[in-house]
This record gives sequence, C-alpha cells and structure tokens, in this order.
Amino acid sequence: MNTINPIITAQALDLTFQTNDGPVHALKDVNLQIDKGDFVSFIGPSGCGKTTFLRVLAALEHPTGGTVTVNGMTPDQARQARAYGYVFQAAGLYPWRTIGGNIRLPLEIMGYPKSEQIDRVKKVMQLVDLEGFEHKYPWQLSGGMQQRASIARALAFDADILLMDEPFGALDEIVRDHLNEQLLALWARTGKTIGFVTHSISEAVYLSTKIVVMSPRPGRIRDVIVSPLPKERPLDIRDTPEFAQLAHQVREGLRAGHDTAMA
Ligand SMILES: Nc1ncnc2c1ncn2[C@@H]1O[C@H](COP(=O)(O)OP(=O)(O)OP(=O)(O)O)[C@@H](O)[C@H]1O
Repeated sequence: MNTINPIITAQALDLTFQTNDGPVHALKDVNLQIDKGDFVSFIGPSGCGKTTFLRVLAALEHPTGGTVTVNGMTPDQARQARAYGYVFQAAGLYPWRTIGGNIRLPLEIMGYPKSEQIDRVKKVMQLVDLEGFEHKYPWQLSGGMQQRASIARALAFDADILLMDEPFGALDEIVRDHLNEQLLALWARTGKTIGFVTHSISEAVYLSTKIVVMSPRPGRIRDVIVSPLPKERPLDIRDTPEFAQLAHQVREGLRAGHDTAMA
C-alpha cells in the first residue's frame, strides 16, 4: 500500500451483520487508501456495502474485523475530534428552524461562542452559494438548495474530510448537474478530502479522482480506478472520448461484479 499522505485507510476490513435470516456480509476484506485531497466515489449495485463503508468511517457502524484509520485516528476518535462532516441522502433540516438556524445547530450544541457561530455560518453559506437565505425556512427553498444547506451544515466545523451518502440521488438531473459543478468548485477551493456514494456512473466519473467499484454478497471492492481527467472539469467534459472511456471502464467493472454475484 502506498503511504503518501493517507487520510483514510482500511485494511482487511470486515463487517458482518447478524440478522434473523443469518449473517449478512456487508463488507469483506476491504482494503483502501484515500489520500489528502482525493475525491473518491463509491459505486455499485444496491447492497454492496457503500453506505456501510461510509458509516464505518463515521463510527456509525463498527467493523467485525480489520482496521480503519481516519486522519490517523480510530473512527471513534475521529468522530470526537470532528474530523469529518457527514451529508445524508435526505437534507434532514429542521422545519421549525431557519436555514441559518439549521446550519448553526451543531455549533450551538458544541457551545461555540455566539460571534464564532455567526462567522462560521456566514462562511459556509458563502461556500455553498446560499448567501441571503439565512432567514428563510427549509420549505421556502428548492430541494437542491436544501441539500446545499445540509452540505453547509456538514462544513460548519471546517473538517478536512467530507463524507457524502448519495446527497443528490433524489434530485432531478439538471439540478444535480448544477450541484455537481458547485461541489467540484467547493472541493477545488477548500482542498477537502471527499468520500461520495452514488449510483450514477456519470456522476462518479465527473466528480472523482478515484472511483471505487464495489460488488455485493459479500460487499467488496472490485476495482479502484484512478481518473486521468484534469482537475478542472467543465460540464461538457462529459462529451469527450476520455470521459466515455472512463465511464466504459466503470461500467465493465460493475458488470463483472454483477456477473460474479449472480453466479
Ligand atoms: N443495520 C443492519 N442490519 C442488518 N443488515 C444490514 C444493516 N445495514 C445494512 N445491512 C445490509 O448490509 C448490506 C450492505 O448494505 P448497504 O446499505 O451498505 O449497501 P449499499 O451499497 O449502500 O446499498 P444501497 O445502494 O441500496 O444504498 C445489505 O445487504 C444490507 O441489507
């Protein structure tokens, strides 16, 4: 394993859930290194362990075997150190709080001084292009804007790592394109390390420096594809032969995993 600036490592990671129907091997022998500043997408069919892997990094699940480090710490230590922000598929904003109030909530809970809360909310709202919406309520915003607000909330502690579980899955394609562009811009501006779960080949190829292709039963890594695309990516890069070639490679990886799982 390469050791240049690893921010996240998983070695021989196993996670078996004990269920009434018997054991479910959600993750089996997962080995992965994510370096500082990487944008890593996890793609694979339903049940291949994408969400479980992200949840292990966030200490929301605990592995049954192997080791994981996040910023050189165990996931539990990393959680306490607020080493990452986590964005869920649904925006999950409290309807009785304004957008600013929602973004501020984790800072309030942690007892940040009022002036720092105000500064941080302002900064992260700028990062996701939501200036001017601080006093609106979630229902006054579109789905895409709500999801941007939930990203801002995850950025409130200014953690170096952002974990995102299918954040744009429920949005229509045009809004999704727009958010993908904004997320890349945010990533370039902040230098954060991003782990991103998606079902979309095109989204994975457009966003990532590394694409982790997974297969189910048991959940495992099938392929890790390092993107040759430049960091600067206008949306029309998706019309280039290089993009098509990479999408083809991901599709082939998915197909191989599917065939094995069905065998
Ligand atoms: N808490 C749990 N208890 C029992 N089994 C679970 C639990 N969480 C996940 N699983 C099982 O582990 C496997 C991996 O689930 P996971 O949600 O990580 O897959 P996924 O790739 O994210 O799927 P999807 O694309 O549908 O979100 C599945 O078989 C799932 O049913």
